[in-house]
Amino acid sequence: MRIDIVTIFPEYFAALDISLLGKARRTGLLDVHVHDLRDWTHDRHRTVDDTPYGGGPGMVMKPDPWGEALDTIAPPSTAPCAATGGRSGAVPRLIIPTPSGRPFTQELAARYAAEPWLLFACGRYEGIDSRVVDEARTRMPVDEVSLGDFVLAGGEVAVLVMIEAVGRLLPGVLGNADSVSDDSFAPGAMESLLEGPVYTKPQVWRERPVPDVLLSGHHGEIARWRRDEALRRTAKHRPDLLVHLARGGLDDRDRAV
Ligand SMILES: COc1ccc2nc(C(=O)O)sc2c1
Repeated sequence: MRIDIVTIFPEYFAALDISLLGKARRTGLLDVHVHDLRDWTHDRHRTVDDTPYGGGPGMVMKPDPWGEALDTIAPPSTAPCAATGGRSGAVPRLIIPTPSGRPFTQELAARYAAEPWLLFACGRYEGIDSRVVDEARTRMPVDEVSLGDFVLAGGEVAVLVMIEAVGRLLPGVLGNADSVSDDSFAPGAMESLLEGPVYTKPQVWRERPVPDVLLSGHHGEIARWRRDEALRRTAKHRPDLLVHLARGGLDDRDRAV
């Protein structure tokens, strides 16, 4: 998978050189290119923002640098070039983090993990001039996405979160592929369920023992206990998810929890 990121703070993405994602880059599973938006400015101050039309607080990111950046990274022509890694006709999916976007979910992460090329645009200030999104939609798929009901200072942290959520789903990135299937919200048995508690050695820690069932070796009982604990935690922290389960994910034994 190729990932391009456009930002005025490239240094945020040094984090992509470490841990699992850093290894994925070194082994070629991930091809990440970080671009400084100011490289597409032409004034002495490398200006990327200006006052909002209609008034209001703060500044808005100018369309020109963004337009030139997207044109360079994903040229409107279909001719293969270095910027597209020689891909003729390929276009990326443009993903723009914004508080006004659609929710980013595990399902969306899985869909993005199936894409060959993602292009992330990191907004700052009050956001990017809306005409940039409108123009980009004429030649590539564009998603405006939010991490949740809160507001960050810009899109960089949101992009780091999304790249980690997507990158760990790529085959070969996680050492144990089963870790993905046991995720909270993972499709299948865990869909709409939060993960339950986990334990490791020592067997007793500060007078707190590991639950006996986990030491029993009875895999069926262990699976049942884990599902019960996941249901219990979901009911406590995310009762809203149980509605989905009630539509078909629960069986009679679940209702007894
Ligand atoms: C100006 O760019 C921003 C500002 C806040 C913000 N908050 C996000 C979130 O997902 O919470 S994405 C995002 C982008």
